[in-house]
Amino acid sequence: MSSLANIGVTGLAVMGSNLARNLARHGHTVAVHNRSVARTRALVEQHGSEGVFVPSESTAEFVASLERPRRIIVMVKAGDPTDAVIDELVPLLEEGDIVVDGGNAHFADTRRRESWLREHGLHFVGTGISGGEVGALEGPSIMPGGSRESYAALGPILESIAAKVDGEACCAWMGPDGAGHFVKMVHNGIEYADMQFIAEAYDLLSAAGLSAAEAADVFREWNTGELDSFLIEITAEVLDQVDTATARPLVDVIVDAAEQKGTGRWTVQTALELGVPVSTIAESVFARSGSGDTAVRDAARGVLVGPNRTVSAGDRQGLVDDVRDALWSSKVVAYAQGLEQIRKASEEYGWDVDIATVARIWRGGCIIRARLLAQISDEYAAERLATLLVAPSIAEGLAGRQGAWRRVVAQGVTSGVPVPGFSSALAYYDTVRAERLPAALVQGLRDNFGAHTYGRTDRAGAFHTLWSGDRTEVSTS
Ligand SMILES: NC(=O)C1=CN([C@@H]2O[C@H](COP(=O)(O)OP(=O)(O)OC[C@H]3O[C@@H](n4cnc5c(N)ncnc54)[C@H](OP(=O)(O)O)[C@@H]3O)[C@@H](O)[C@H]2O)C=CC1
Ligand SMILES: O=C(CO)[C@H](O)[C@H](O)COP(=O)(O)O
Repeated sequence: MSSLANIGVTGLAVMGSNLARNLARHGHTVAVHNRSVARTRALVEQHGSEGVFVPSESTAEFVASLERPRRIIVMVKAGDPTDAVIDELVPLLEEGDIVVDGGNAHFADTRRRESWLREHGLHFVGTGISGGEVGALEGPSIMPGGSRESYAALGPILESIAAKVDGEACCAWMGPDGAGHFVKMVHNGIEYADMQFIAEAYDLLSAAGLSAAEAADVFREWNTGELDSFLIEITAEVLDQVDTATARPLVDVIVDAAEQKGTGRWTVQTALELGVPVSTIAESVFARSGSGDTAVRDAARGVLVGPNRTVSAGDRQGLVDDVRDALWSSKVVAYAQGLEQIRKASEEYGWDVDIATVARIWRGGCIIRARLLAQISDEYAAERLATLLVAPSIAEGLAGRQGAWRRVVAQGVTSGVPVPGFSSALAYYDTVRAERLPAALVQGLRDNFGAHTYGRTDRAGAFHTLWSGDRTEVSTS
């Protein structure tokens, strides 16, 4: 072997091979390996000229081709395949070596693996990588966790291949053990919410009579302003696409059942455990599940009556502007909820994740990259926010748009166009700004049927009313 590689990638499907090429294009000598050797050979045959690759056909050969401390990126299917690869690697590694899991792993698995590798004197770096196939090749957003020490050896390499915004790499150390994968999971949860809002916006425009091509023009226009983002950009692309077989817009031919691989569901499950209301993300996950529930949809279609989905387009530009404002406002709520979930998890697990940094590394490379993220990052950097919604520029933005937001939700309700994302975002906004919530009645009911006690507004302690007795109140604390 002529030279040792300074980094290795095992798992050369779409993400792994593109990451390996990105590394090679940035001057790194990249050891490459895949369970089935055909992928390794194909990578070197097709892209060997892009840099220096050191191919291996066995795991032992792959490990031996790396300089120490070894840095190995595992890019295989999440779950059991990741464990299988780690089990094979560990006996071949030496103290101080670094194993990076770049797949979409559950953060609890990452915590387990990190702890196990630490016992062997190895570093395990659970790393969120977002940007899909193109991002992996041209510059993804990278969210590594693991030990601070491992980041010193690995960070410069990852930063060299990450997306750059204003000269800054969209890669930063997120915190110990599972922090990186947690941040990536929530990134995906926000991705779900963002896509649900976009779908609702399109649905309303469509119900107002806009063709797919006209809606594409609207999204293209929105992408020149405050909604500027990757997902808005590709929405215009998808809406513009015409199906060659039928000459109809492709969007009208695609089956209306949204699938999911699980990271959105994990976000919601984890939020339930942490007690963080990520209602917009939950509605987005449920909207996907509901869209695929054909038994229920088939049974209800034509049986359940309601308005016929006609949105008045009398003032078409007014409607378009209102929907744009509802989209911006709802998007802000999804970010507020997701970032709050990261903050809570960071407290729970002692990660000390810096929220401004999270928003900063999401500005480029990842699926949710958006102009708004620079503003969010600046607001979190300026002060410790209880919620993004109270950041001065955000609160002002919401104040100016809430009239439009309410009109859009009302329009959806009265015309029978489902808007679970927009309406749950607005309900959250109204909940957090409320002077008083009907939660007081919930507490009264809980005390009535289960003696669960309640607090009082005028004095400290826990109290119970003797509902089955003389209805006097007793202090229970
Ligand atoms: N696709 C995307 O846009 C994104 C994917 N990710 C994550 O990145 C990771 C890789 O994704 P992707 O490139 O799409 O590939 P896949 O998730 O389709 O995984 C395929 C790769 O996993 C390997 N593999 C599967 N089972 C095993 C096993 N038991 N032992 C060893 N290797 C195994 C395959 O090897 P073989 O060729 O031998 O079958 C192949 O290299 C996943 O965790 C995914 O969640 C993250 C961000 C975006
Ligand atoms: O990780 C990603 C981007 O960052 C993937 O795009 C994401 O896994 C897609 O998820 P789903 O299939 O559930 O929509």
